Amino acid sequence: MDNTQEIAAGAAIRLGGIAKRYGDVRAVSHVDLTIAPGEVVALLGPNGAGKSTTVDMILGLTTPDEGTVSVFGQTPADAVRAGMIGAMLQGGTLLDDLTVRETVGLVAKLHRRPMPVRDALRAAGVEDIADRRANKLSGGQKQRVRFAVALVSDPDLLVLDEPTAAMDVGSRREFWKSMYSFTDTGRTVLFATHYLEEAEEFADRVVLMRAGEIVADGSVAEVRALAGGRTIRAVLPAGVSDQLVSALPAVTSFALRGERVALSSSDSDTTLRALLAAVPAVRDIEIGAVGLEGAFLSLTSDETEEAVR
Ligand SMILES: Nc1ncnc2c1ncn2[C@@H]1O[C@H](COP(=O)(O)OP(=O)(O)OP(=O)(O)O)[C@@H](O)[C@H]1O
Repeated sequence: MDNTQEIAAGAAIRLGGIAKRYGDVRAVSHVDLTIAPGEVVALLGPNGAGKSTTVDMILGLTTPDEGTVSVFGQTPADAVRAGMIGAMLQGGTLLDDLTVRETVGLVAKLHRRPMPVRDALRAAGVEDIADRRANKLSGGQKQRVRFAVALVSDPDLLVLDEPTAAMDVGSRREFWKSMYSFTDTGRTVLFATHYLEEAEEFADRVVLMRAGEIVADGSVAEVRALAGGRTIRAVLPAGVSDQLVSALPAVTSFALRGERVALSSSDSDTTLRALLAAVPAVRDIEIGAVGLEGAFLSLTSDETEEAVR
């Protein structure tokens, strides 16, 4: 076994230079990613960044044009067959005429070593609606049933594409509570999300995609730091132009609305000195740490493409 194969065998997920095109669209471009067993990883990115395409390749639903995908050292198809992967996809269909218990039971029968159906129902928080038919469920309840379906094979890896998309705040909290008990047992989770606070609160590691590529990869704190670490907010006198703000040193992104400016800076001392020199009448200055949202906007905007490479 050479070194690359050894890493692939030890990893939960290993993507080696994967690329996927749809006609003229480069959905994913040469993505390398290794996820260790036990990691909880958030895949973040704006619409069209390539998250779902990446997830589909990990699940073997799409094959990459280039590169390799392995899951616990196996092909996605073999890993799925062995019940190692549980997946929850956007809008996966449920059979209307089956009850929740029947649905989860049916999926359990497809697997060699399923967990007891009752345990999957409990873990996903759908025990109380186990006898209801799928066509009588709300959007958030359906999502939780999909979660039970993903869990019932007792997988080592859960792959979730925007799992809480249809849930209200309360259901989302319940969902993550169930997830905590799953990851407590050392299992691996990869979830795609638009909710930055979910990544911030829940993931050990954040992988940020933009236009088919990974633009940042690290802990929440590291990704924040990559974006420059500080925001400056201030009130400017009337007439200060976008050009003046964008020309300030170390600015990675900014928004100027009326007299209010909010900008991210990779060196807030330098930016602030230049701002005071250029606009002495600036007032109400506040400096803060960039949240994950600031990092997200800064790292996924067109202007900063070069800054993060
Ligand atoms: N089956 C397909 N046929 C053609 N183009 C596709 C197909 N699937 C995805 N794409 C394109 O590939 C790019 C990446 O899409 P993808 O769905 O992977 O992004 P995403 O990050 O999951 O976006 P979202 O957050 O909106 O779900 C987009 O430009 C999309 O339009």
